[in-house]
Amino acid sequence: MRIGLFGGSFNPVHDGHKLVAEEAIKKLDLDAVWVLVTPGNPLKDHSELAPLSQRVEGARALMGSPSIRVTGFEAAKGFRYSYETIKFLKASLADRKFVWIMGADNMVGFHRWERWRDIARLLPMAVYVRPGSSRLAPASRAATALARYRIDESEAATLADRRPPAWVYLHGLMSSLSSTAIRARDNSRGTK
Ligand SMILES: Nc1ncnc2c1ncn2[C@@H]1O[C@H](COP(=O)(O)OP(=O)(O)OP(=O)(O)O)[C@@H](O)[C@H]1O
Ligand SMILES: O=C(O)c1ccc[n+]([C@@H]2O[C@H](COP(=O)([O-])O)[C@@H](O)[C@H]2O)c1
Repeated sequence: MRIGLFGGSFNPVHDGHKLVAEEAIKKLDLDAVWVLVTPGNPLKDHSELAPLSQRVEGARALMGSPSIRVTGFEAAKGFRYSYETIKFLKASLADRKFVWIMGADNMVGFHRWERWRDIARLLPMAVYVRPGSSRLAPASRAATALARYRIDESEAATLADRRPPAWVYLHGLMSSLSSTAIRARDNSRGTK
């Protein structure tokens, strides 16, 4: 079973997230995507972060389907860093083939993640194009360090079977939606 792990704040969820999950299933030939709603991105300020249950429910309502499963299990486990989550999932579900999925903006800052080189050694990764980061991502510090492990997009469907490190930069339909913009819009409506 080939499973994409799509971590995020989803504060709130939007159609850009759904697009990435659905395109990843198609392009990477995955059986499922597990949407991991984080208790809090360790690199982000949490002052505007909605409760986990609200973000999980929102993500389920928009994205939940037979092939997209939404979970907030990292909080219950006390995991803060994606490295911990990935290590745990790989150890407890050794028969699954996991792939990490993230938007291009996260590849730009990936070198600031806890044990990012170890994450790249643990599982293949797919980076999905995003407006504003599409050129920055392939030139980022982590992308440069991992350049020799990048595979051609025409081979994306083989990513889950590859031994890590291996990563692909996926291009396709783009969404300019962002949770920041949605929160700003909702806040300004609330103050009018
Ligand atoms: N429009 C988009 N296109 C491609 N990837 C996206 C898009 N929006 C979010 N992502 C990716 O989805 C994952 C979860 O994103 P997140 O929940 O942080 O949404 P966001 O819109 O980036 O939020 P914020 O604006 O609060 O930072 C991340 O890997 C992010 O890169
Ligand atoms: O482990 C880290 O150091 C780390 C640093 C930044 C982000 N992450 C994870 O990356 C995913 C995307 O986060 P976000 O806030 O961009 O949606 C989410 O699962 C976060 O927990 C993880």
